[in-house]
Amino acid sequence: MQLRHRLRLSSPLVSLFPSPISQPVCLPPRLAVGLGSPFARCRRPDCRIGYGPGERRYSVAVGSMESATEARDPAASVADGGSGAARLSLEELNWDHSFARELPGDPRTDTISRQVLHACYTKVSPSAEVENPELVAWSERTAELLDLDPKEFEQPDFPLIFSGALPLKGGLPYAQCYGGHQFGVWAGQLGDGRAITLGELLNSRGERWELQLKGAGKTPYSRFADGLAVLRSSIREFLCSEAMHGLGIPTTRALCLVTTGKLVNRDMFYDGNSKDEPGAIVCRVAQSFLRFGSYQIHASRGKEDLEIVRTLADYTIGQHFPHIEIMNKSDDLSFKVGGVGSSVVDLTSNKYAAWSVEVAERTASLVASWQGVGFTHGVLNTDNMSVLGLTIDYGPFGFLDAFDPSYTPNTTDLPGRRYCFANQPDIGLWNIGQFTLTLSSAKLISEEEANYAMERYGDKFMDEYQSIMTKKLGLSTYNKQLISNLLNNMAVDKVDYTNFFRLLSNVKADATTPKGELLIPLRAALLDIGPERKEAWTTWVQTYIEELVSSGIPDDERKAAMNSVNPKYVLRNYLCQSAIDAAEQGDYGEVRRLLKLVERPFDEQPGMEKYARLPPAWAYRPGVCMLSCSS
Ligand SMILES: Nc1ncnc2c1ncn2[C@@H]1O[C@H](COP(=O)(O)OP(=O)(O)OP(=O)(O)O)[C@@H](O)[C@H]1O
Repeated sequence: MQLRHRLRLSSPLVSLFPSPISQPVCLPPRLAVGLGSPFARCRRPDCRIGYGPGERRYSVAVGSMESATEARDPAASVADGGSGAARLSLEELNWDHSFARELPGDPRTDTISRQVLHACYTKVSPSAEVENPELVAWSERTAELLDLDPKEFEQPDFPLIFSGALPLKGGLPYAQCYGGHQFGVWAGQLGDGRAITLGELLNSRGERWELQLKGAGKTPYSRFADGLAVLRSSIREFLCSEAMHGLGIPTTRALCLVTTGKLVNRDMFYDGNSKDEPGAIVCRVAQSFLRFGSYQIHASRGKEDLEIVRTLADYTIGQHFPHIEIMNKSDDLSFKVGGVGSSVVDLTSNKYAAWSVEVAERTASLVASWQGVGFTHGVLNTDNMSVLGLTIDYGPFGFLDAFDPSYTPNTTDLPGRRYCFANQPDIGLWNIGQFTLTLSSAKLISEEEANYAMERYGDKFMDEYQSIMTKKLGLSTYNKQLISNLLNNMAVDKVDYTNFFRLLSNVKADATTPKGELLIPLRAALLDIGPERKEAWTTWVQTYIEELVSSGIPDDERKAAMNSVNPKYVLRNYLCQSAIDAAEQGDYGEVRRLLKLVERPFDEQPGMEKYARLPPAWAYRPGVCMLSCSS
């Protein structure tokens, strides 16, 4: 498959620093502005995307899109703790297996690795070997999404059920078929090679949630691998799912983590030094685990399966984007949206076009929120792009410690740094390009509509990114130069991303502050800067204070607002590693403590300050801050 509509440019952060990306990624020019100059239009002569003055921009169909936003993360609508939700036992859960009911399934149910054609899933049951499984950690917040009584975690059978050794009553296990582009190259069929969905349920608020075991044994999609997961990677996935939710970022969730009691062989650095590690299984929860690759695989199989792309798109819109169906049926012309240049894309005439725009926008918002907290996913292949705009697949991810736009936590990504922090906005668009190409090859959207969705990605990303960075600085208007200069300074001096922004709220809007005292509030983050760099920082703080003064926001009000967007605690890789080291010795206390910590990342949490410290020297050993995909 080839991306037909290629645009061109470099991303916001990349434009500030030498670009590490090896393949040119064609993007709407607007993305180039992240921190840089305003732009006119894509430089490719035949590209019609532009954002210059006077050009029509997408005027959001407010009613529909607003409801879309609300619908995107129902988890956020559930008051954590004490929402009055129902409390059901495992036996009482309200199952409704729409995916298996409405979509074509594989007639075979064996787990022999094979190409599964003309089907979206294969019915298979968990089969990982299990011996005295133990419950390592659990999330009461996630249980609440399901209406599951937290007392159920204490049930003696709970680890057996969530390691797959006992069936979950009412469940309907299956593995999903999907494909994907890996590192920019079409990889063909991938599919749930070690994830097995237990079923879908409806909670008392009418929300649909899918439960899935990751590491539960082989499926037809396992290819040459074992279908298993190790404790190390499962702790990372469990904790980061909940940490991202704590940060307010859309994500798949985690219900629980159990050991299998069996060892799993892994070569962590692909260097021939394999070792046995404890096996484990995470129970993940999401409204859906559909990925861009879920549609790509069927489009890639030619005529016969193109109809499945449509069936799957209909299913997705019906179950997960119902507001689009409503919008489509509406006569209200305010739902119409303007396109670019002379063309107008009418999203009411084609529900698939409206859907592709929403997927593009959700993806753009998601990537912007990652940039805001310094999260680097590490493997942004199209099989790891959720169609709901959720963060999915916590493999070799990393939060920035020292600010470095070219940071990639994934050793496999090192030569090209395709998935480094600064490239994420570009890669998000590249992936949207593949997604829209899939829909256009199935004749669900036109090329013009595909281009339009990509354009919307660019606009939405910039709007969200500018808004996030403005809030991080506690300002009311976006100041491109101020942010650009700050990130440049941070990159030069390798300043800790999280701690710097947290400290920034201590700067006072006082233009009379003596020059020699300007850096005092930021001292803890700027300890390592040399005397020759003081001037650059002092100049930046002076300009920042001028902006604060002109914003007119009182210091205490601004500090509170900034502390609600700049986390005190993020799940740094070395913190994960400490929890992993202890857990591998049978002590699960640190995993549980970290869960509590990352559930409230914006709170000071007295007594927990050590978790905000910079990585110690040992964190730079291989396998802690830099990881491979081996898990
Ligand atoms: N140990 C394994 N056994 C079988 N299949 C695997 C294994 N590890 C990865 N895969 C499969 O390889 C593909 C790419 O792997 P990737 O690391 O992106 O996924 P993952 O972490 O297993 O799953 P997910 O994307 O569901 O979180 C997927 O199809 C995945 O199911």
